[in-house]
Amino acid sequence: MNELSIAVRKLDPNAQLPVRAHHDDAGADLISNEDCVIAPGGRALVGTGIAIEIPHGYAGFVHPRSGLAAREGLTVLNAPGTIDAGYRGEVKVILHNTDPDSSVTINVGDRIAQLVIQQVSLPRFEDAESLSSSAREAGGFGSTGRNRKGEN
Ligand SMILES: O=c1ccn([C@H]2C[C@H](O)[C@@H](COP(=O)(O)OP(=O)(O)OP(=O)(O)O)O2)c(=O)[nH]1
Ligand SMILES: [Mg+2]
Repeated sequence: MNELSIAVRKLDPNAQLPVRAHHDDAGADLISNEDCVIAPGGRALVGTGIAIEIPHGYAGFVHPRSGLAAREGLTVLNAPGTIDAGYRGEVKVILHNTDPDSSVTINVGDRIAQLVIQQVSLPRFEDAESLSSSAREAGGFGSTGRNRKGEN
């Protein structure tokens, strides 16, 4: 089941390892190692107090938590934040308070975001004169319309 293990180094003795609420959850909650207040519309770079060693061929993605988003308008500004395999610095979360009226208070120990570890391809990028044809070709940005029939 959980063959993959990831070394986590506490940069602060009070820091906490990511917490998976259920054994089969994709996301492991990241715990704030800082107190802060995020003003309406504001953002904050919040430390987790941990550094991690993600294996080659994997990456970590910092996603928002839906409860905080629904209840408080709190999201991850750069969602999903990317944690590269070679990164050994502190994992930080860029929180964004989208609420126009209320501040959000973060306390040490709060679960502020969730970390998803995924396998990633590490392709080389090759200069090419042409690309193969496809059904979509260059259509994008709403080219298929707004309703299910592809009209409008
Ligand atoms: O939400 C995030 C996003 C990134 N990082 C760390 C890990 C990641 O490996 C590193 C660089 O992230 P990214 O490549 O997104 O930032 P950049 O602005 O391109 O910085 P760099 O020039 O260092 O790559 O910062 C975090 O701790 N949290
Ligand atoms: Mg980068």
